[in-house]
Amino acid sequence: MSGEGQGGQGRGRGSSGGGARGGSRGGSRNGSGGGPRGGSHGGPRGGSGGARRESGGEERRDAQGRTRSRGRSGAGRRYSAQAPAQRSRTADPARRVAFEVIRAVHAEDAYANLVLPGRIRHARLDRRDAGFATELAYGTLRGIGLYDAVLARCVDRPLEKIDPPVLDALRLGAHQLLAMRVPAHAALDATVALVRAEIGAGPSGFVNAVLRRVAERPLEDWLADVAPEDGGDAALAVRASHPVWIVRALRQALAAHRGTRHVADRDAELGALLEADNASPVVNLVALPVPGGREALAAALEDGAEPGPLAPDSALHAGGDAGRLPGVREGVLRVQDAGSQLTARALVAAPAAAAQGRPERWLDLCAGPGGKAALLAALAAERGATLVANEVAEHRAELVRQALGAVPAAAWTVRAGDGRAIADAPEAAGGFDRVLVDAPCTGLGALRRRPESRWRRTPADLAELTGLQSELLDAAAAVLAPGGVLAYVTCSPHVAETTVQVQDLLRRRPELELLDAGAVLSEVALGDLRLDEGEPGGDEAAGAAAPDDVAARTAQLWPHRHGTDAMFLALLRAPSDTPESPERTRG
Ligand SMILES: C[S@@+](CC[C@H](N)C(=O)[O-])C[C@H]1O[C@@H](n2cnc3c(N)ncnc32)[C@H](O)[C@@H]1O
Repeated sequence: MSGEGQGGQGRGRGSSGGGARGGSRGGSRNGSGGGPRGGSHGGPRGGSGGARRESGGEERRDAQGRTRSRGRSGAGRRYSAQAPAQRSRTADPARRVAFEVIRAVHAEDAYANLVLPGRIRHARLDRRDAGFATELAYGTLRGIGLYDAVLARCVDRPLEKIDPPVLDALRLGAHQLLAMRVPAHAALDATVALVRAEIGAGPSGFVNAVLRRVAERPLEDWLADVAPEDGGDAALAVRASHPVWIVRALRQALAAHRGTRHVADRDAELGALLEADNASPVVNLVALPVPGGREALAAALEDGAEPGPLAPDSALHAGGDAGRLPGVREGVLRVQDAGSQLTARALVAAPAAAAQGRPERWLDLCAGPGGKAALLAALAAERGATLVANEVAEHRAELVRQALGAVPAAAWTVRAGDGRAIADAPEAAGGFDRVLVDAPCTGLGALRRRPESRWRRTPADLAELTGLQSELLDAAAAVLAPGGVLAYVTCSPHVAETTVQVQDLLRRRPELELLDAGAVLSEVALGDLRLDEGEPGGDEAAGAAAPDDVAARTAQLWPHRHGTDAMFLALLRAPSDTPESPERTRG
């Protein structure tokens, strides 16, 4: 980013009437207008007053941006007495990285999770600052709905009229003030310094004044103002910083899916889900069942990772960049959500008709970038089966090839092609015994992982995606060998992409048998998934559900219940050629 070029722009706008509402601007000049926040206001979240910068000392913080409290508990916060012009002109590297990522997301349509690692490397951030930059960038992007509602109360013009880099700096400041335990003076000083260094001196006074207004009230006060408890879904959407259409879709999904549809307190359940979307996910690792996989997992566990509670041969890694682990570099240990691991394993464990006298043939129809394909290929190699991994985009097919690099090459083939035409592919001759359709979807189940995606998705995406999903399902069903099993997986719990898709498929292909996906998932999981919690009668009722009760025979994982992405799984079996001898085997 060119500080100079943007500085000119920022100066012009900043000096031309960027007023903070409520006349606190004058006060902000000498640092006394906002006044110290009393201890009774507590911290922005969690009420930790008292952390303050020791004079002349460095601000000390952990990876979450929390500053060590060295003052008396409950003591008030102090603002810097310096006017903005006298404060630091140097942006601190972690905040600069976070700002660059947010700008790239908004100005270049970039994905935060793809941009961030490169920026961290480029800025040579150490592990603690990398964690701080990640929390700043992700937290700000997730929280934009709430922060914009607060900022709109503090600015005397519509937010759209604010220069976009200045607005992003305000959001970054608001996140530190309202959701992180960064002391107010540090958040203000550092954000103003960032603006001076990255945008220009002009808007720094405006940013200082607006952030002082934000800092005047604790989060709870702002929430009561911009998102009152009795404000319905619209207020809940602001409170939890989600678009309202997504709040409604998630409410509907919780009410539709097995395990959550009978919960007594639906509001609490939805609140827990929205909260989980705003939390950073723990990194899950899986050891591929290939030479060196288990050893790499053992080394990661020795290095501080925790055994994964849900998926076999998995671990939870909280030690920073997992890419640095030797096993991950070698490709035998992979970063993969536990829900993804379980759905891939469920396809392999599903009761299919035995392939007669030949090795099983498996297909991953939408394989890019290759997470599930890598696990499937390794499991195929272990079982003497083979996997065809198909992906429509050539560059993503290349990623699949890389992902499969650690698996014996005899076990897999990667092809680039439209999955809707898979029946015409030479590889499809004879059909497949196990087919995965991990469909392109809205990704509403992985919002915590892609912090900007909730603001990019629109209801219009649904129509396009659901059309594609049903075509891919038809194509997959058409290449199932007799007795073969199709796993339909989405990382979205939206009913239009999940249960409605399955209902429609069964209507089009009534010969398919809907297997009990929850039972198979529970069989491959290590812990109790509690998929029937809240169902009247629990397991018994679910087992006796009418065959057309799609919700009872499909499975939905949830971030707030399972700590996984909200993965949906349906398992459908093609009729066997010889119905009079329905011998089934476990894969
Ligand atoms: C949800 S992602 C799959 C994730 C993958 N299974 C994994 O675990 O890494 C969906 C993939 O489907 C691909 N896709 C989209 N349209 C497709 C089509 N018509 N045929 C095949 N693949 C398609 C997308 O490019 C994307 O890579």
